[in-house]
Amino acid sequence: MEGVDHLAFERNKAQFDVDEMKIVWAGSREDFELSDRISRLVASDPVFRKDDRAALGRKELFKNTLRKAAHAWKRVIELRLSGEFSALEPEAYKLRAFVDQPAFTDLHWGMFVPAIQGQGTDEQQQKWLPLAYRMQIIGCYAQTELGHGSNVQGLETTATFDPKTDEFVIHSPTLTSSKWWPGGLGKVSTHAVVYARLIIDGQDYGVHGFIVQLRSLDDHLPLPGITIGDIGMKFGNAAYNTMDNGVLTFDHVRIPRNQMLMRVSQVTREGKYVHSNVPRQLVYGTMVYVRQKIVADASVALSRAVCIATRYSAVRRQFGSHNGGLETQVIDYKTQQSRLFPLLASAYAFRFVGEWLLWLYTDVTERLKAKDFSTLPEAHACTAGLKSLTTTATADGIEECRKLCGGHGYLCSSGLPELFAVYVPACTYEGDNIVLLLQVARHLVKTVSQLSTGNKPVGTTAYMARLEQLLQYHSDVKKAEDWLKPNVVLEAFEARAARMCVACAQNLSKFSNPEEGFQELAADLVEAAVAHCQLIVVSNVYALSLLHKHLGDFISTGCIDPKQGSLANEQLRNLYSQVRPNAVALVDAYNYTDHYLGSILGRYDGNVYPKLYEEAWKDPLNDSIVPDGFKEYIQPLLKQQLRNARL
Ligand SMILES: CCCCCCC/C=C/C(=O)SCCNC(=O)CCNC(=O)[C@H](O)C(C)(C)COP(=O)(O)OP(=O)(O)OC[C@H]1O[C@@H](n2cnc3c(N)ncnc32)[C@H](O)[C@@H]1OP(=O)(O)O
Ligand SMILES: Cc1cc2nc3c(=O)[nH]c(=O)nc-3n(C[C@H](O)[C@H](O)[C@H](O)COP(=O)(O)OP(=O)(O)OC[C@H]3O[C@@H](n4cnc5c(N)ncnc54)[C@H](O)[C@@H]3O)c2cc1C
Repeated sequence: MEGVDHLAFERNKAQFDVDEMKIVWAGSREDFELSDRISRLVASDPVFRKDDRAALGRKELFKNTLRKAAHAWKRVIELRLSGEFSALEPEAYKLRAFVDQPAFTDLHWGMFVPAIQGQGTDEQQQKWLPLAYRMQIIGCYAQTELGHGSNVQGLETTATFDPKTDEFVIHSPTLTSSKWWPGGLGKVSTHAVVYARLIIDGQDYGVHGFIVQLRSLDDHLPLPGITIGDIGMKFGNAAYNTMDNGVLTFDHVRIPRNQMLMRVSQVTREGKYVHSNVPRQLVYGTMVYVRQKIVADASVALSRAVCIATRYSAVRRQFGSHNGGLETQVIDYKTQQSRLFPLLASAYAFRFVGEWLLWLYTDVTERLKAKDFSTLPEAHACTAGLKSLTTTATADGIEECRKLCGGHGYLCSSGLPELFAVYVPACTYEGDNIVLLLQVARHLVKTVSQLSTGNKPVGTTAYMARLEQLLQYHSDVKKAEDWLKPNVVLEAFEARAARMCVACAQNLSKFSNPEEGFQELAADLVEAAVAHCQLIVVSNVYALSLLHKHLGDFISTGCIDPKQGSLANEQLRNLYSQVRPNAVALVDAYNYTDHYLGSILGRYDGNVYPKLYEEAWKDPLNDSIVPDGFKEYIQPLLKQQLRNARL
């Protein structure tokens, strides 16, 4: 029935104020009001319709993306969301987010602009940013090559300085040096920040960023020496295929010298390489910025899936009916709760961790401005590690939510297949998750090895200063409720992470060649890095389900004994019972519109079955009662069977 709230009985059970929780989730009343206003604005605009996406072919899908991006830009200007710089402001960012369709604009605003802001000199920023802010040029981030992604130092594209003309010559010397993957490159971008090896007078100075114009601003044709196109269909139907990930090769393309991004290092008119007194890793700054953003976005993707699965689990009933009464809501099954509620908790946990990481990132940015580089390794390790942890958990969590919705979860109209297909590359892009965890492991091993030299660990590794105590630690939990004390949980996580790191460091010391040891022990190092990153999450929020999931680590490192493990499990069950009456209200607090959720199973009103039934008839296959191809392929078969039967 239209207009009836089928989940009202669930909402009435809530034991907290949902409106207050909406503000907690949004960050502040102001943020809540902004999100609420912009999400409704997008939902009510027919151009931003998205329920037809699954049935569109690639070309239609892509054109539809261009139309939405152009319309979004028009709305930004009409609604005065835009002044000179305001396409970067929260309103415009939210508008793009609620349109919910990956597009070239993500890379323009998310990487091209930040690369110039972070690595360009003041002069370069003054020249390029106003053009980019007004979208008079559209840019992408061209780093990855066909043969090289994770290993940035292995990139092959060259930028050779020509002192005669005061230019760089950008060239792709091999097939494997073709730029491959950059979003927005394939069909849209007029410019790119291209990462290439700087060569001066035959000497290789390593990878640097260059602003390169790719297409004519008049007719959009590639400039001379440039070959460019889309790399082809990706996983999922609509999903990330709205994005023109591209391939690009250069044949001796010339750019003026002042288009090398020169905040970190410079090339003078005479061809002299000057490196400012700053760490060379600042060239990687855009990746650090985007990894932090990806962590903030993980809670959004996971909460969408959890919202769909929670509402549907309250609507769906299976078994347990007596005397013709109602069957049991599947959300009341303990197994459903033990799979769903930790994901609900994780979505909230990632929301708060995202806030904390933004604080850390802002802090390091301020310090960098004051030439204090001391917290850069910590910022790199935290952004890399949390990017890895949250995207892996979110991708797995979305898939689990699909399974939690049974068969209907597999329908595109559930919203879950597309959400998964769009989200899962986050485990790979902006740094493969394993490669990033190995970076965290290097940071941890270094921290442990420096303890003996009296170096005091800081930031998220500060707990290592209490190494002696953590190596002696054994949990004193005696009853299930003890696991409710945040300090008890935190200490167990600290001891487990410290012991796993120390074990790795000790095993590494047995190798005469440290690099060989690092390769050999990589799997253990990754596990130690995960334990450390989980500790960061736990120190920001409370997370007993993680302890249950990784019980093996806690018992094998001697932090807790099996009895204490089963007490943790008992306490978890108690917590699930406490969450149960609040579950629907906890996902309502995300304040997502039905448009944004894009899911019949997750509808706010819970009116699932009539809408699923209605939706099925909209499928193009149902345009005709007898399918195309009947006469050619089905009828002859049937006739043949008839003939055979007569024989
Ligand atoms: C919101 C926007 C929308 C998002 C859409 C997303 C679209 C996707 C875009 C992309 O994917 S862009 C391409 C992203 N590519 C990557 O992420 C590549 C991953 N690889 C790397 O980042 C690096 O190559 C590496 C794996 C970190 C290794 O780098 P390198 O070989 O140079 O370093 P090492 O020798 O291992 O380490 C040297 C030293 O530098 C430190 N370090 C490494 N990275 C950073 C960093 N980003 N910041 C600060 N410091 C860094 C590293 O820890 C080592 O330190 P020491 O041990 O020497 O102290
Ligand atoms: C949807 C999407 C969008 C993207 N957008 C952009 C973009 O806009 N701009 C851009 O420049 N790039 C972009 N990329 C590229 C992306 O950044 C790279 O794909 C990513 O960094 C991973 O690198 P790779 O592909 O080289 O993986 P590889 O490094 O080849 O990984 C393959 C396997 O090897 C393993 N491996 C690699 N090195 C090690 C190691 N040292 N130790 C142990 N295991 C290892 C990995 O864990 C993985 O299992 C995009 C990619 C995708 C999928």
